[in-house]
Amino acid sequence: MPRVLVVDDDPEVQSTMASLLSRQDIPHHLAKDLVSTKQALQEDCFDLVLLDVGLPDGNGLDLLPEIKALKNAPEVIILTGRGDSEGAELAIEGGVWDYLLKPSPIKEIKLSISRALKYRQQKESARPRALDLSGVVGSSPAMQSCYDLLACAAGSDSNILITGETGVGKELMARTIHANSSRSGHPFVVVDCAGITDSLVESTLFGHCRGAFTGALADHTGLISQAHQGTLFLDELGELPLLIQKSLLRVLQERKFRPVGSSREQKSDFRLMAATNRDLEGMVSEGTFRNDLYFRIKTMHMHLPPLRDRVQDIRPLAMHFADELCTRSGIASKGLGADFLETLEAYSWPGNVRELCNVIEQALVACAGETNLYSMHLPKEIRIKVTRSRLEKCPPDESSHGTPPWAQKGDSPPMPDISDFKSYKQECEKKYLQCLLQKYPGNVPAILRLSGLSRSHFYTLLKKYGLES
Ligand SMILES: Nc1ncnc2c1ncn2[C@@H]1O[C@H](COP(=O)(O)OP(=O)(O)OP(=O)(O)O)[C@@H](O)[C@H]1O
Repeated sequence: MPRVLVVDDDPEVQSTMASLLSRQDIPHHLAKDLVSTKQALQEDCFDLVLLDVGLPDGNGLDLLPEIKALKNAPEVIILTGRGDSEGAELAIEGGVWDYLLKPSPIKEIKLSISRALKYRQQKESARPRALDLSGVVGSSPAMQSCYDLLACAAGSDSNILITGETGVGKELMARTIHANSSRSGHPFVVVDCAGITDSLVESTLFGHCRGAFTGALADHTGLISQAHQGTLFLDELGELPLLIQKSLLRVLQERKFRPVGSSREQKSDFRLMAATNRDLEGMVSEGTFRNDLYFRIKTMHMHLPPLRDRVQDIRPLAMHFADELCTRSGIASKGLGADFLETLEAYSWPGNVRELCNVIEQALVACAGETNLYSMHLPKEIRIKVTRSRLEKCPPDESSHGTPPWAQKGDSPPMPDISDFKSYKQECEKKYLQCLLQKYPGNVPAILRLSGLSRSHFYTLLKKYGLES
């Protein structure tokens, strides 16, 4: 939401401007002289300043250079009863948006304000930004489009709905938008819509006064109030009961609420984000989600694709989690074997990135003191599923099944010198393994399929002969 600072010493002008801005739901602050204006500019960020010229402690125009020197300087509209052409020229040279004379028709003031704010919004969204994507991994084309939208969302204050399957990174994305937005210095407040109970919903969201109900022993600040100037994130929005949707809609429309047991309404200036893995549009057609709430929340929409549709992100994510978990446990980083990464890439990840993170953690536990993670360290269910799907896609080659690799045409290695039986057997074993590795470089599942060796036996042999898969 844009923020406006009204600077005028005339109480009548202040109240007219306050009611004009309130009617448009624009948060504003009133100042009556140069001192209180300077203080407000130091403490808060504004998008527009409505500036009077004749103030009790000096000339409003003297503030212009200071305002324009501010980081992300607000637009300025001069609203003065002391119009003179020299002052107007000075103001325009100082970069003001408009110069209006009092009394100007309300319609004209309103139009000037809305044009200045629109210009401001366009300027904000056009500004190139260096995004801070720390902690977000993935550079697949699908994620690149999400980052483009993230940049737009970070530069605006519009409501945003983030959809996608469970564990795909919706909350992480919402936090990243917040961290890159102008509200980053203020709280990011999560409302878990699935966990909120009917009886406590009002108190959780709006807060309550001491004695409002049995057990209300002290005043309690609700989540909406906590999100003031920051972001309110409605997680699992699709789980919100219809009844609660209605009370929430009013808060979203008016940014006003009344704590339970209080006679006074309070305001909260928050940016709204919401996430769901449900099909809200379908729920609207079924009548289980309010149409008006859906449209209010979906001003911007980001859909995060499931992990199986961005296989290229699996490796960097796996490496990121392995490194992060090793650092957290104070152990040296592990190498990730080619077969390990191939199995990860071949799996369908119904639980998406969260499941991948958990699986890497399990693999680290399973590998104990070893320096590398191999497919054998992955949970059995995943290996079975991957093997099954590979077999379904590519049935074993019947023509070569059971035939030793060196016995196949053109593959014969030179015969080793005859020695004692044990050494001869070992020579053969080693050659056999070398043939397998040559035929299926890095493809351990194919080697196991052809050789009939168990994974542990295969790795024991590799170790014995100093070979690498
Ligand atoms: N691109 C990513 N890079 C790094 N970590 C990620 C990424 N996406 C998700 N994660 C991590 O995966 C886990 C799940 O992410 P998150 O909670 O944001 O998912 P979600 O879609 O909100 O899940 P749910 O639908 O269950 O609420 C978190 O630990 C998050 O940090």
